Amino acid sequence: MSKPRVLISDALSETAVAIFRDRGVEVDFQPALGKDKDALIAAIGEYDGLAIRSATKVTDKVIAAANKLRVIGRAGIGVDNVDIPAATAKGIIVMNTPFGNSITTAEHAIAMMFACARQIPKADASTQAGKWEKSKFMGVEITGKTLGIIGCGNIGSVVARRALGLSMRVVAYDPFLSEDRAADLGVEKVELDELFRRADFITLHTPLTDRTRNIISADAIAKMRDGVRIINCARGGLIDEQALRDALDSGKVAAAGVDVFVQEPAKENVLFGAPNVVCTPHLGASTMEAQENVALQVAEQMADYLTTGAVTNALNMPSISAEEAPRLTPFVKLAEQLGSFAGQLTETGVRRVRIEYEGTVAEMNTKALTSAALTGFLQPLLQSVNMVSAPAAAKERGIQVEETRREQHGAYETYIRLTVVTDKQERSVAGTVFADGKPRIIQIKGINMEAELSELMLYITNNDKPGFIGRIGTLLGENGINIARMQFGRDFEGGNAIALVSVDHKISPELMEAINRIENVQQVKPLVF
Ligand SMILES: NC(=O)C1=CN([C@@H]2O[C@H](COP(=O)(O)OP(=O)(O)OC[C@H]3O[C@@H](n4cnc5c(N)ncnc54)[C@H](O)[C@@H]3O)[C@@H](O)[C@H]2O)C=CC1
Ligand SMILES: O=C(O)C(=O)COP(=O)(O)O
Repeated sequence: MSKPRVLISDALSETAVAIFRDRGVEVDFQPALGKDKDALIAAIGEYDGLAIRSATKVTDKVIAAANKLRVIGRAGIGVDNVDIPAATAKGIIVMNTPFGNSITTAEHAIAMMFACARQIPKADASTQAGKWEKSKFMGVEITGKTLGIIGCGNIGSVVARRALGLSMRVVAYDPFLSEDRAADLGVEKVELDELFRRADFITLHTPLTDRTRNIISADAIAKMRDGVRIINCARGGLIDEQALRDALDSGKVAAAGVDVFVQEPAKENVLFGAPNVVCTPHLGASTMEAQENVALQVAEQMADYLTTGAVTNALNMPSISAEEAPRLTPFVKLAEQLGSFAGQLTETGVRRVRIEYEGTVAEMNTKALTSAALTGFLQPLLQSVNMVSAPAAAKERGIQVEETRREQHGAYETYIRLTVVTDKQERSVAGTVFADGKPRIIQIKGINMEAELSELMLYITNNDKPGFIGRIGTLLGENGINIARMQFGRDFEGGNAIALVSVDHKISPELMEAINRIENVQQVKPLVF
């Protein structure tokens, strides 16, 4: 098999290149390519993986051209430059490195706070210009001042600890911050308006979402203390830049430290030239240490996924650790085969798919297994669906997915049962993995039978009457179709029976009709695995 290929289209540390190569992944290091959207679209079709920072915009157009792509790895935290729904729909995993640059970014926010408190950049420029304007640059202390943190996750928490160490008071607004966590950190959890009312300094550490866009608006600024100082090392778009400019001009906001902008690269911006604004070009994560961390981590994660199927820190797929990947693989195959079996037999409107896990499999990563089962189930309907896109594709089609897990009850140490509920009926199929690692079907529609699935099969339901087996054998034989295996099951003598026939050749529609006409046959379907 040829090696997977990864494109690095952003300025990652070269550590990533070495790790990809060490792990058996081919890599093209083109750190400027991400800034040229047409060149990226032209190139992307060749690659299984794309490693990026914030300069590469992975739009729906890039994804549409990415015909081989399986993973996008963000060497950093924010993924607002990736169209995740488009990636998910195409079955591409999006992963990030959620901790590698948090300390570095928190330190930049603290540096910005000092820069704003003491006007360091301006004082530097004036001094080096030979002006010695000592009286012009009067600053403020930060000791005893109140810092308002908006978004108290990984980075916000590091900022909080540093600020407390600097003898500040810290209040935080974050709807997902628990009282316990706030108490552990030593911060006071408050509502947003209270934060605006009390804070001398405000620092932003939320992702950019529909809820956080323009969280610092003209209205918000009006609620703040006169002379407040605002720091944004999270994302452009959290602040209404024009409103901040007006407030800096009027003196309502005494200073602002801005690392991120609505439009990046920010070659022009309404904030440039405002009084007491300190700007940096999205440097939050730019330290030697952080860049080594994120490059190493993203390369390891992407290489693991491309070579072993292990999934870490994916935003659109449950994690599968490198340790569990080998144990999970036969069950992924089983779940996919059960899904495919049910999917090929389902013709009418599907309402619900129920997946039961019993015994040891119930303790495995059932989220991943459910994704595999849905993949198999949807594959007969949709051309390209995989474990990343299947849950979203099922949801889009209004298919409810139920998952239950329980300890071993019956004869099998472990099994998975998949039930499809359609407008007309319920049909279930169950299977297990034996010690040989091969998946087996153990029950269809409540009828016990043990069968391996092979590439070409016939699924036949019939009345349990003498003569059927002889007739089907003869008919297939007369038509030159070799039977590799044949398994039977029935509910009771003379009741409903099922036959699963593995054949070596494809069966023509005419022969299907002939089988259908055999006495006592209820239905026959070709299956492909
Ligand atoms: N300037 C730079 O170079 C860097 C910027 N960042 C940015 O920093 C931001 C935060 O990163 P992390 O702390 O790692 O993320 P995180 O996910 O650990 O924390 C984000 C916090 O924001 C909170 N939050 C979400 N919606 C909110 C809302 N409406 N109001 C208040 N809080 C809300 C969440 O509950 C969470 O606790 C991200 O946007 C990331 O892109 C990250 C690294 C470098
Ligand atoms: O990790 C993040 O969210 C960042 O914003 C860092 O961006 P960068 O990798 O420096 O382009």
